[in-house]
Amino acid sequence: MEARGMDSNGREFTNAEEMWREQIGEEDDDKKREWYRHGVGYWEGVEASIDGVLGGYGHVNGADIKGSEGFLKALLFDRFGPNFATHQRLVALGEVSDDSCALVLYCGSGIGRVSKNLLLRYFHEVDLVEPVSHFIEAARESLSGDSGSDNHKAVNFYCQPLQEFTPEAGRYDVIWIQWCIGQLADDDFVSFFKRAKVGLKPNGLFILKENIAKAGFVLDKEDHSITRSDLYFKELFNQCGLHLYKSKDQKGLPNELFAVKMYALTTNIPKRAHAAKTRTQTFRPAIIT
Ligand SMILES: C[S@@+](CC[C@H](N)C(=O)[O-])C[C@H]1O[C@@H](n2cnc3c(N)ncnc32)[C@H](O)[C@@H]1O
Repeated sequence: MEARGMDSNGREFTNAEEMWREQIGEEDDDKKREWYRHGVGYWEGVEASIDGVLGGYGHVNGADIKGSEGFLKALLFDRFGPNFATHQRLVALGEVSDDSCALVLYCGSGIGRVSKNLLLRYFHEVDLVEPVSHFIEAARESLSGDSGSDNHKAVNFYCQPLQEFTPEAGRYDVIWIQWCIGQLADDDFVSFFKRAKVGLKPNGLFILKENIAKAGFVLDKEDHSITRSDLYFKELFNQCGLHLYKSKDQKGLPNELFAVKMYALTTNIPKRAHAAKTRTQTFRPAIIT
């Protein structure tokens, strides 16, 4: 990635390669382990609450879920047809076979906020993957035995970081990744998506929802994460062999936060691609990381 970037102290980098060389070295496993140790270490010190996982901005939960629901509903309709919702309901009632039961994997799930408020209303089963044990335990406690609607349920709770996780082959309709991919270095970002592709069913897709830097990148020295620009993401999607099916800007977040974008990505060239809407965004330092 050629564009310049900066860190949260205002220090500038000529390009991402310079920043990554400093942060994780080159082929230096110890240095990379340190990067991830600091990242997970930061979240281990955070309270297992909505306010905690949203960096003190718990009040954006409603707007976030509303934005995600609009994006998800349109995608499910597009990808799985207009009868998707009815079919899911009939499966839940036991009126049709559940061999096409809808499954989602929620990555970097924290306390399971998005599963509880959104995913369990659209999918029969949700699996969660999250490296911080007190977050995944809080998710297990709040989701176990809790049916979002009908008999929808959270099934597997994996306590693992994404750079080490490989999903079960062909299991998921959707792999949802939100506000956590910035913890991964570029090479692990690419290898995670390449491995995770095998976890999707034939018509499945990734949904990625992340903070967006106005240009280049911003390195957060506190939680060891990086906020990438839209262009940076698109370069990485290309390296992953993923295709942009649709994207949308999140609306209704406070002005002092980074802009947030949702991307739907497919493993095959989409039949109907939607151009991403662009808008001018004012850069503000990270709050949600
Ligand atoms: C800003 S919180 C977002 C949590 C959740 N996605 C949400 O939106 O409520 C960032 C999450 O990323 C997780 N995380 C940190 N390092 C990670 C890694 N290497 N792989 C996966 N998740 C990671 C943190 O533990 C934390 O739960």
